[in-house]
Amino acid sequence: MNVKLSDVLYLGCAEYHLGQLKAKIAKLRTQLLEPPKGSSGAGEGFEVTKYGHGRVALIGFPSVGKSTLLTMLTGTHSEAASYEFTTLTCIPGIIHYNDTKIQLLDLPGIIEGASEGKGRGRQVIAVSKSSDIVLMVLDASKSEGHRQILTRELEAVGLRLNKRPPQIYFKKKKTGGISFNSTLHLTHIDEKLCYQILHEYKIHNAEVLFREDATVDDLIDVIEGNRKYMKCIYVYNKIDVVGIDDVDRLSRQPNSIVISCNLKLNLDRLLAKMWEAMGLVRVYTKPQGQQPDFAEPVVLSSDRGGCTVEDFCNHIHRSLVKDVKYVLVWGTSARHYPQHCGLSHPLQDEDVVQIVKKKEREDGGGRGRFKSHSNAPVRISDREKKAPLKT
Ligand SMILES: Nc1nc2c(ncn2[C@@H]2O[C@H](COP(=O)(O)OP(=O)(O)OP(=O)(O)O)[C@@H](O)[C@H]2O)c(=O)[nH]1
Ligand SMILES: [K+]
Ligand SMILES: [Mg+2]
Repeated sequence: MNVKLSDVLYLGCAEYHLGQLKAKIAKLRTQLLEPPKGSSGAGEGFEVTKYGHGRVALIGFPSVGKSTLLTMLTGTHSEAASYEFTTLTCIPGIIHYNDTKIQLLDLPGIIEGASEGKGRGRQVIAVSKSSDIVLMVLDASKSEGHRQILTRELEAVGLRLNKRPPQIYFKKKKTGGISFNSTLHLTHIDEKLCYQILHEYKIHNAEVLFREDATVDDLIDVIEGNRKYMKCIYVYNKIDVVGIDDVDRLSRQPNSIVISCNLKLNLDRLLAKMWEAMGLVRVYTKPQGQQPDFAEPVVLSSDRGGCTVEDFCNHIHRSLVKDVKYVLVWGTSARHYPQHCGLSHPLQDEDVVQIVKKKEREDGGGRGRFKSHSNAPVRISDREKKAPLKT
C-alpha cells in the first residue's frame, strides 16, 4: 500500500522537526559510544571471560544489594557494605541450575548519567551488553522512579529491555530512490518524515516496509541496526523493610519479582524466573540401544546460535551435519515418539535425540556412537513422565 501525503496531514510541523532532531541525536550517540578500535569498551577490571551456558548481569543503583545477591546465589564472595560504590569492578560467579551453568556478574552501582560515562557507567553498560539477560536490582524501599531512570540510561546506549525488534523491513539499495510502503495505517510517521530521517542518515536509496504502527524511534532503531534486545527481570530486594501492601504492589508489576537477601526470601523463585527468561534448551543424546545421557545435556539457545537439529549437531561436532541422514526425537517437540526429523526441526527443552548417520545405513549400520534407528525404550525425564512416551 502506498501512503499518499494527503492521507497523513495529521502530522504537524513540530513532529517533522522532532523526528529529524531524534535522528541527529541518535547519530551523535552512536559516534560517541563507539569504543576505541581493538577494544570491547569494557576496560580494566571488567574484561571477564564468558563461561557457562549463559551470562546474566546485575545492574542497579549503589547499595541495592547486588553483591549480597551474587554471594547468596553463587557462593562466590563479593564484598557488601552499607556505603555506596563498594563494588568497583566486575565480579563473576557461577549458578548451577537445571544441569546448566549460568555466569552471574556483579557490577558497580550505576547512577543517572551513566550512559554519558558518569561513575563507571560506560564499563557497566558494556558488560551488560555482553550478557544474555539483565537482572535490574532495585531497593523496594526506595523511589519507584529508579526503575525508569535506569531503563532510560540503558535505552540511551541502545539496549532495549523486554521489547521485540520493530516490525519494519529496511534494506539499503544502490539505486532506485526510496520505496515507502506499509501494510497498515500509520499514525506516528508518514512518507515525508521517513524521507527526512533517511536523509539525515544520507540514505537516498532504500526499501522501507512498515508491518506495524511504528514510531520515529522505532524507525531510527532499525536504521541504526545496532540495538540489543534483551530480557530484563526487575528484582525488588529488601522487602523485609517495607510493608505488605508495597510488596504486593511491586510483585504485580510485569517482569518483576520481590526478594529479600537478608531473609533469604523468594530466591528460588528468582532463579526459576531467571532460567526461564534465558530460554535455554537442554537436549539429551541417546546412542542407539542405550539410555540417553541425562547427566550432560547439549545446551542450545535461540539467542546463541539457535535450537534446530542442525544447531544441535554442530554443537557435538562441526563435521557431523553432512553425515546425518535423519534424527529420532522424543519429547515435547515431537508429534509422536520417536519422530523422524530433518535438520531444520526445532528442538525443545528436555528433548531426547538419536542421530542416524547416512553411512551407517548404507553399510548395513551398526558401528560407532550413533547407530541406526532403534525403538529401544529410553529413560523418561521429569517432563516426559507427565506425558508418557511410547518408544
Ligand atoms: N534490609 C536489607 N538489607 C540488605 C538486603 N540485601 C542487602 N542488604 C544490605 O544493603 C547494603 C548494600 O549491599 P551491597 O550488597 O553492598 O549492595 P550493592 O548493590 O552491591 O552496592 P554497591 O556495590 O555499592 O553498588 C548492605 O549493608 C547489605 O547488608 C536485604 O535483603 N534487606
Ligand atoms: K554497597
Ligand atoms: Mg556491590
